[in-house]
Amino acid sequence: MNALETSGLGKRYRRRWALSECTVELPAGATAALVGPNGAGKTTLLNLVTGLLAPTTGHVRVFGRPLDLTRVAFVAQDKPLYRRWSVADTLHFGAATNPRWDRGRAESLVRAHGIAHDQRVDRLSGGQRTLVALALAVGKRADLLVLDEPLAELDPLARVQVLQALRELETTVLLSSHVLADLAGICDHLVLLGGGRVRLCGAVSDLLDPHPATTLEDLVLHYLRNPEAVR
Ligand SMILES: Nc1ncnc2c1ncn2[C@@H]1O[C@H](COP(=O)(O)OP(=O)(O)OP(=O)(O)O)[C@@H](O)[C@H]1O
Repeated sequence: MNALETSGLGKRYRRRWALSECTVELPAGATAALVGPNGAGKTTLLNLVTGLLAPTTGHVRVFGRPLDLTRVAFVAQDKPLYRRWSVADTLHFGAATNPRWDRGRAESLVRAHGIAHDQRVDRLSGGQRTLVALALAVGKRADLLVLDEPLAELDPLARVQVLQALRELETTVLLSSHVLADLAGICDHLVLLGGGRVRLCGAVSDLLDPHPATTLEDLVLHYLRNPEAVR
């Protein structure tokens, strides 16, 4: 069973395609890295698969059905949270709006990083806001977790801890990042975008098999240096 399938997915802004002919399959249980140069279409794809954007062409299916947001959790790049709420209010909101809420998991992520429950969201640092947004997402116990550059503002230890927490989730994860070293330790699938199109998609082991590169990092760097090489 595929957790996520897109077929012919595309988004056009005026006359310019941000993403086109995007066909991706992600098996249930996969942890997939979404990578590509700046402007490649990663955020556009994540916004399309989570329903934040309406596609110009194509379809999204989650676990074989049209998008059902109860099965998907999304941490968007700008980590939207109610800024005047406290951390406790935010977690309470998560509990009240998600029937499968995992309070222990959400609170332990916040606690592990020393974030006070009575702290207002607009007084948190960027990295702390990211951690609260991640706590909301993992607390939802969604079947598909979609994360847009979740590690960008985290300190080195927080990065390791968040990656470890993701590894323990046993859910399907699609995660965009520019930090290949972080992705290499956790991702078994790769979606590589370039110029608004899918350049590579599949299990890392299958993609590496016919390729001179031996690691996910090498494979991605090879593409970034030679974008014509993996059409
Ligand atoms: N609202 C918009 N209106 C017009 N063009 C847009 C809009 N949003 C994105 N684009 C364009 O779509 C393309 C893909 O953008 P997107 O944000 O998906 O890239 P990205 O791969 O996430 O980039 P980055 O790694 O820099 O975050 C870019 O050329 C961008 O300029």
